Amino acid sequence: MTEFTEIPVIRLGDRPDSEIAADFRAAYGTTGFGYVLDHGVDPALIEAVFDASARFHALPLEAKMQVAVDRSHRGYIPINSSTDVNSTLADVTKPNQSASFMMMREDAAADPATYLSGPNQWPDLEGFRPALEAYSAAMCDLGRRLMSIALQAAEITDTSILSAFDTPTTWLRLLHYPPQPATSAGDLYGSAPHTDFGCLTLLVQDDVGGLQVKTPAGHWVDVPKRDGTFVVNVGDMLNRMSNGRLLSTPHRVINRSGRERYSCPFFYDPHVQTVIEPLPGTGTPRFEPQIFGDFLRGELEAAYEAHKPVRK
Ligand SMILES: O=C(O)CCC(=O)C(=O)O
Ligand SMILES: [Fe+2]
Repeated sequence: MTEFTEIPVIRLGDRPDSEIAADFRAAYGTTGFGYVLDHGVDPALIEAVFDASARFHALPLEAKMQVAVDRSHRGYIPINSSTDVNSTLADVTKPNQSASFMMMREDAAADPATYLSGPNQWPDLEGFRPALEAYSAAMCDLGRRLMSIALQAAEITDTSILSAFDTPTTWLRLLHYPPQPATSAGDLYGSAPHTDFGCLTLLVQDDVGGLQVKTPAGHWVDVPKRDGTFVVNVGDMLNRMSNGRLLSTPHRVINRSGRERYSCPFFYDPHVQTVIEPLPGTGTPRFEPQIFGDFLRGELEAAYEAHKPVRK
């Protein structure tokens, strides 16, 4: 694998997809991360989501606990309630030092046959729901465009997998990281080293910093805020679909800035019933087929208190 020292920039604008796909291949075949510029998303939508996040996290704990995360993974995830125990990247024993609000796809009702389906839980906060819904809709449009570019970048010839995103699995996570003491233990993380489990992550962050990406040689490269960009990275499912051509790179967050940090990742993934496997055009398959929902269940049950299997 090729060593890297910085995160590449990919400009969208109105360039032809074939040109963007070439840049995408160069970036995601080596770093797995990129700054996406000229993406066309209204900055007012991004500002509104940060404002909504700050107002939510400032609520009293009781108000946040009224929308505590449910079994369909929607709502408030308090600090010290998730641990990346499945991580093969670090010996993780301590829970992540962050709290978050999770919005997923809005379904009218939970369908017992569809893992993680259901309506969102909304706090009683003026303007919160419309801000998140407008942002999520814009991220779905951008996610779809980037998925199509990613398939081209991986030289996938049959693009019928895009229909798995007609009813996508989406996760908008409003994260709040309190400052960690400068002297905190080396294995205490805002977010422990991990790879993202889906297809594409589109992240906006404030200017506090703390996100780092691991290079093949084991160095950690800072990913600071760059105005007007999304940090976009490839997750495990797109890594498998591309038969390893696009990389799902380990990353972590340590907030030793002394300030509170806010970030808003949006995860753009296929429907849970999608079979994930190396797609035509990518050579001899290096991965076994797997149903996305089965994979997710394993990850969520291992990491989150709210998902531990109920004992009967
Ligand atoms: O907060 C960040 O900058 C990154 C968060 C992250 O990696 C995640 O939620 O998967
Ligand atoms: Fe991540």
